[in-house]
Amino acid sequence: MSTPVKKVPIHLQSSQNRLVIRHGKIVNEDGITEDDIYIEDGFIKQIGRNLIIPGGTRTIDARGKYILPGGIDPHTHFEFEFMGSKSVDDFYQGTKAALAGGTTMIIDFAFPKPGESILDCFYNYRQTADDKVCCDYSLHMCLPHWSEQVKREMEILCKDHGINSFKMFMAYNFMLNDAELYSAFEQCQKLGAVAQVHAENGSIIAKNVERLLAKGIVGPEGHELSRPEEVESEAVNRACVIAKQVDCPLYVVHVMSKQAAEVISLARKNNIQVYGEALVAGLSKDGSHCTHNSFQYSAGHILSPPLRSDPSTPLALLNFLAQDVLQVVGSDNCTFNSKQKELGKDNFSKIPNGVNGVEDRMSVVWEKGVHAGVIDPTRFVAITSTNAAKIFNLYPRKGYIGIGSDADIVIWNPTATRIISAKTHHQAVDFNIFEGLECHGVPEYVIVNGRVVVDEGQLKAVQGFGRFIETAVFPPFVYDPAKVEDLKPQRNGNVDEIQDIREIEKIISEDKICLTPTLPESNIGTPTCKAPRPEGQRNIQDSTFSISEDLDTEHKSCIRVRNPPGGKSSGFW
Ligand SMILES: NC(=O)NCCC(=O)O
Ligand SMILES: [Zn+2]
Repeated sequence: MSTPVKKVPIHLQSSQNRLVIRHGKIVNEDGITEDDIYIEDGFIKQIGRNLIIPGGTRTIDARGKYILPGGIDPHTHFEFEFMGSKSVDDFYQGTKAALAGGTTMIIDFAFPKPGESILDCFYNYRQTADDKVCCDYSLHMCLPHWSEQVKREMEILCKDHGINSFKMFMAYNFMLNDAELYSAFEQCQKLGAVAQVHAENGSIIAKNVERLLAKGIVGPEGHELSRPEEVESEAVNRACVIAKQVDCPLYVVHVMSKQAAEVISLARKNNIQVYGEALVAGLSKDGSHCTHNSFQYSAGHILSPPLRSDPSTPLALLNFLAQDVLQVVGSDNCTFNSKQKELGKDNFSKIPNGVNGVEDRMSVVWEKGVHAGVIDPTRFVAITSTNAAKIFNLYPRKGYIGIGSDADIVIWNPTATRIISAKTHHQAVDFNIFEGLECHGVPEYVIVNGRVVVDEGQLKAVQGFGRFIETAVFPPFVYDPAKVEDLKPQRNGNVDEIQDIREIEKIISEDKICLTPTLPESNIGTPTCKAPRPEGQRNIQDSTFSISEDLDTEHKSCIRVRNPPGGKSSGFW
């Protein structure tokens, strides 16, 4: 049952939501500046030197540290029912772990259960996730089959529910054939959505599995043997060819091999609009786990496409990221405990596919990329945050430190170190593929929507504090790249009118949400119609504050106000 929000005395109402970060180096994808940042009520209100700061504001001294846009992980599978198991990191524990590592937003994949419509799947994911998430989140919708109903409901999801990306599979027993992919891409293009593919040739994999098992190869080493590089690169090429026919922007999830990245490189040179996502696992690990004599260890590393046995792959993928052949690093966090992995003890094809990464993505990319000298901090920001924000139309609200952006910020200490271990991580899973890796670079403070949730290294995440963020169709970065420069917020100055704009946003979003009929309790729920916001303010810096015990009025969808008052500096609201 919900309890009323405590009223906060008037003299405390604003200072508790104020924060100033001084003396740090602000890193954006387009450069590094030395300025102070003033945050109020969840967003960045001033950037510059000699700012006028109200009394009672908390100060964080970031001398010697980098100030980064919070990480955006565009690829997670929390509490995902897959291959006879359910991934153990749920939306609470998964997003809490994300924050611990400096990721302040995730995009999960809504995956319909057998017989479930994609619309019901969306409602069910919202109902599951909304009260659990500690950070903001959005959803991609998976299309495990194709039909006229799917096509119709894609439109509803885009128009009414803030979905702008759809994932199709070219492998697994729910893969689409080429004609279905063609139709799905065509519909994405018409709606202004981004088509995503899991690119592996599922028919070849099925035949290879049969052949290997018949030869008595049943252990985890059979996994990569059944899915060699060419099986991945062939599918990437086919997806690019299909996307080109209907002029649909394509995002290839988890590019795991040099061959696949080379196909993307060539396609981009030929003006095919394709974006590539690497995984943190693929940047750090090769396939040498396959020869390990412990089943638990080998199976713990199984994901698809597989980690490659070619030991030069991780560095090659990093170089592809440095050269903008690949644009994004995700985690594909899909965690199964050792006991669950045992489902495939006698048959590698039954080992639930998936590894961890949501917590360690930022540290591992920093270690392998920046600390190793392959990329600089600005490219780090681009591939861990900004590019995902641009592709999925969250920029510049997310992925940038500018006036008016959400105060999702990481204060990164590049000289501190930590050693990754399953014993100390915040995830539910009992295994960590990066076990023992020493990382230079630690998130000392993590700020999400203006609230300090990692405070001098101490995690104070709050269940339910995150919001579902609607993603609008036709992301300019993808559909109209020339416009992206116009979206860039000011990096310096002060915006007062944003407060008013937030009020407008709030009113519109409450109106809109309440237009959604609430079904009787016995029905599968729509996202709950929210009651009006009560008076009084939350103390968002108070670690005992918990929205899950609160009125559920704090969730609101983001509605973009296309032409708000206040001029260009706040033009993205
Ligand atoms: N990648 C993986 O092995 N597991 C998660 C599901 C998927 O993305 O294919
Ligand atoms: Zn995945």
